[in-house]
Amino acid sequence: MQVTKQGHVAVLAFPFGTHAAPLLTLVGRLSAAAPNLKFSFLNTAKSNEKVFSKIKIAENGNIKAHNVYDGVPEGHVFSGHPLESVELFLKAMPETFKNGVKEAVKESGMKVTCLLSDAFFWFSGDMAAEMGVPWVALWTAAPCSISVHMYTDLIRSTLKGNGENVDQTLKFIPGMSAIHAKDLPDGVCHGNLEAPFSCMLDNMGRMLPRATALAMNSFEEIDHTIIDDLKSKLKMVLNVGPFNLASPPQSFSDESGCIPWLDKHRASSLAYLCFGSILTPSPNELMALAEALEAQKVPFLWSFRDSSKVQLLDKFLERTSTLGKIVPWSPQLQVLEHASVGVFITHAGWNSISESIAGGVPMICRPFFADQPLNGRLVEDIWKIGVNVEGGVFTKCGTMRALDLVFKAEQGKMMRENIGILKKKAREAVATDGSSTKNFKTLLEVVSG
Ligand SMILES: COc1cc(-c2[o+]c3cc(O)cc([O-])c3cc2O[C@@H]2O[C@H](CO)[C@H](O)[C@H](O)[C@H]2O)ccc1O
Ligand SMILES: O=c1ccn([C@@H]2O[C@H](COP(=O)(O)OP(=O)(O)O)[C@@H](O)[C@H]2O)c(=O)[nH]1
Repeated sequence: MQVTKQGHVAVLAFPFGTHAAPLLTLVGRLSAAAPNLKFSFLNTAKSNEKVFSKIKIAENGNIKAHNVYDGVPEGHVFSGHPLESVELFLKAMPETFKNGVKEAVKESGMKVTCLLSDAFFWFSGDMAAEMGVPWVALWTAAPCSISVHMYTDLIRSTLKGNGENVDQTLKFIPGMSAIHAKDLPDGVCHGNLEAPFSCMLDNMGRMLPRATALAMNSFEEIDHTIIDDLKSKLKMVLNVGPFNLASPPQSFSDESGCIPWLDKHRASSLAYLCFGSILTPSPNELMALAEALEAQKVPFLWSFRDSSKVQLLDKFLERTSTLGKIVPWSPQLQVLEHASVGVFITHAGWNSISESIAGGVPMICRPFFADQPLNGRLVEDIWKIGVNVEGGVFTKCGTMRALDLVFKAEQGKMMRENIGILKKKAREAVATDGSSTKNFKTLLEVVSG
């Protein structure tokens, strides 16, 4: 599937967490299918350095990284607040990207013919209209979570005054009868509704109907009710994932020897642990998690990103040196496809859930914030492919019970069957005549004009 049209696509990336990586993966797919298109990938220098080093894209030279201002004033002293860099970046938009687009046009000598942005960037609708080009938005999370932001006004008016009645369910929204108000991200009906991130999400829900297309890292068959409802509210909804299945298998680095270590273990015998690119559980939770693994004698591969905290586990690691392995980074896609992995202990970030489904691995979820609680509810109550830790935090007993449930109980067997069905549907979606493949062809036509 190739198109020959020429054009210049300006790509606007959200530089925190795992947003820019899936966007670059999608750009790589589009570039391979439309080699005459030029892509200007606008992102902060720090995030560009990270994603372009990790994601191998076809060297056709048509994808160029452009660094935009990160919003941090010269000489700024950080307070240590975890959201500070995010909010500085949000405050500097959209000027950062408007300037970036001007520079990309000047450098390439080509007018922009399409704007492709992270769906967070609600102002892209105005930018695209001013340039007279299509706006394609990419939502990097679950269909359910974008639907929540499309229905924010209805949720707020229906739960008015009851936003703190967190057990209220969203039965008034198609496909959300099992979702509780407490599962929603801060800023929808609880938390600081005026916070910069909350305002951005609210604006996003209002502006998305102006997008020519909403692309998603998901597949139609995962939630027909919600996806059909989104299609009734938006011009075009194109599920073109799971990205890790839709893109050609990539070579990967395994500097810590994860795969050879997994090769020494029996099928479905061990736990893989990882909490994404932003989060590390508290010291108390880390100890509780470690004690549960040791008590249950469950072999484990643990991707532990925060080197400043890993020494908390020193004594545990000495005692369990033959049981488990801790690494600073793992080839997660390949780990989750390995037969030895019987459960994924995760924070329920969307990319991780999508990859666990693609690998057919049941989950034990410990959501922290943002869309993670909602994703955890989908895993436990909608798709029944995993459980959330009791009480929402890791305790030794609660984690032991969750491990028993997945590895030994009838419920664990059911989870494996259910995730096997979803895995099959995901693979069918990216097959030659699958729904995601068809949607990608439509996306290619929109992007290439
Ligand atoms: C993807 O669906 C989401 C995501 C979020 C969200 O995402 C997010 C991603 C990052 O890489 C860094 C973040 O800080 C971040 C934050 C975030 O939500 C906001 O989190 C704040 C605390 O960090 C605060 O709770 C704020 O009220 C949240 O909106 C949110 C909603 C989604 O559907
Ligand atoms: O050791 C690691 C840790 C994370 N990841 C990747 O980092 C992403 C994490 O994304 P997710 O949405 O789960 O969490 P976030 O980083 O947004 O919190 C996923 O694609 C993982 O495959 C990885 O490849 N190796």
